[in-house]
Amino acid sequence: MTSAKGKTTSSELNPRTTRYEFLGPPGALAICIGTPVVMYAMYFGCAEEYGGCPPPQVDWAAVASALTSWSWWRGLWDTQAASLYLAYYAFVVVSWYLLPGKYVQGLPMRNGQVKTYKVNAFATLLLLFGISAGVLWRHGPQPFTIIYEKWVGLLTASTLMSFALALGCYLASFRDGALLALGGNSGNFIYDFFIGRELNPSIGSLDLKSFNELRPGLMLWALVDIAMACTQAVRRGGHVTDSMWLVVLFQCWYVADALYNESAVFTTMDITSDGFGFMLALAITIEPFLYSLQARYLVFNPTELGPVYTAMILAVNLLGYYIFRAANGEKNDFRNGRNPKNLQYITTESGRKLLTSGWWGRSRHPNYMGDLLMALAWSLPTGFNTPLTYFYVIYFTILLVHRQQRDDEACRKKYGKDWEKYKSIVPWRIVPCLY
Ligand SMILES: NC(=O)C1=CN([C@@H]2O[C@H](COP(=O)(O)OP(=O)(O)OC[C@H]3O[C@@H](n4cnc5c(N)ncnc54)[C@H](OP(=O)(O)O)[C@@H]3O)[C@@H](O)[C@H]2O)C=CC1
Ligand SMILES: CC(C)=CCC[C@@H](C)[C@H]1CC=C2C3=C(CC[C@@]21C)[C@@]1(C)CC[C@H](O)C(C)(C)[C@@H]1CC3
Repeated sequence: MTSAKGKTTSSELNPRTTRYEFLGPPGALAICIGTPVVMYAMYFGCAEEYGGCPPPQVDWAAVASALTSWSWWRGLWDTQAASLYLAYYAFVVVSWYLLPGKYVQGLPMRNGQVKTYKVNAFATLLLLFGISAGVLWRHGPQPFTIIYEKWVGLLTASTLMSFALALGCYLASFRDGALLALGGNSGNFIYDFFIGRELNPSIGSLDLKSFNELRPGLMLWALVDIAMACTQAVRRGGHVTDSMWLVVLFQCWYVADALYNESAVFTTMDITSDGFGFMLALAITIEPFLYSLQARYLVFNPTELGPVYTAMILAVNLLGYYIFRAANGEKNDFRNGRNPKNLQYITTESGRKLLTSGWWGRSRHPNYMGDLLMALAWSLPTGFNTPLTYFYVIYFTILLVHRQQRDDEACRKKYGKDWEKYKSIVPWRIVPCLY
């Protein structure tokens, strides 16, 4: 319940009424610790310096010895890598500030205010690509190999940045006037730190949540992919395998599409309802250092696919992208008052409409289906020598199924019995006839 002045009432933020997600504080703690552990494990368990992907045999005594020695933990830190990472992050912030861009408004918040966002992420990506092309033209692929060589140091720097962002925003959320996220102030530090206590933490006009969800992580993902291709080229006399070309082009395309459609993010649940906590702050680390696993694997496992397999994998990615873009575009158009295909819909008591034909008549998240097909297309070029390069597909399936369940609950609260009516018309959650 919100008072007439749009202020959040104490009953609305009553910690005792917070409905836990992610299994509450124990789940939040497990993810806070587990995600960085998985990120490092996906490196040490899939790296040529450590025996391959995965190593044919693991000396567990040596692993135990390393984990109990301070020098090993100290070795995760690399000052040069951290400096490189901070310089990159500063580039993304300065580009946001200096590059021109249009200003778009987000959805009204529960206090009645509307945030304005500067949209120039795609311009920043083009600048990054331009700088990379210039370096490649002048110095060749060699300079980019530092990202492959300094992987652990860069991962550590990014993980610490995620932690610093989340802790800084958590502490700042106790100031007067901070608009809190309804689900992120249970009173339990671990849970609120993970989920995010403040809805839209900002520094001046820089919205930290949308900035960090979209920019430093996705752009570094593209840069890491390019660096992996360059590292493979340096090792193979300038030749890049068709499998590497596929992975790098697919993923750079995905990043470019996301940043080109930056405005569409401002209506996602992350922006409209989730607080900015460690979960979303991890985006700046998960996107570049987990999503680029296939490209890193292909550096030391250069796989030649040949034209037939290349065409088949290309077809899978194109189909996935078509579904992803068509479904997201259909809903974004509809939410912006356009219905060029005269799609059918139901009008809910709240006045908002829900599509019941087209892609959103086939399932409740057809866009997820497209995204998952693309995730598969990114793994197929690595062949079938190891399940580790399919980790993203598995992780992403779990993430999207959980996200679908969270979104279903949010829509049930938003639309009540109209959502039940919609679910009777559209029974499939993601993949028609499957789930
Ligand atoms: N690569 C990655 O790591 C990730 C990628 N993604 C991708 O992000 C994209 C966005 O996903 P997500 O943010 O989960 O949200 P969705 O794009 O799935 O949209 C869900 C929202 O759309 C609205 N909606 C639901 N059904 C209908 C309907 N029938 N007609 C009109 N509006 C409807 C509801 O909001 P309302 O009614 O309030 O408008 C609902 O909350 C997806 O393509 C997903 O694949 C997401 C997470 C991670
Ligand atoms: C449990 C845990 C550690 C969760 C972290 C999840 C995040 C990595 C993702 C949550 C929602 C995301 C989105 C994208 C990337 C991953 C995260 C941050 C996204 C920016 C990818 C590109 C898409 O086109 C998108 C813009 C629609 C998408 C928005 C959601």
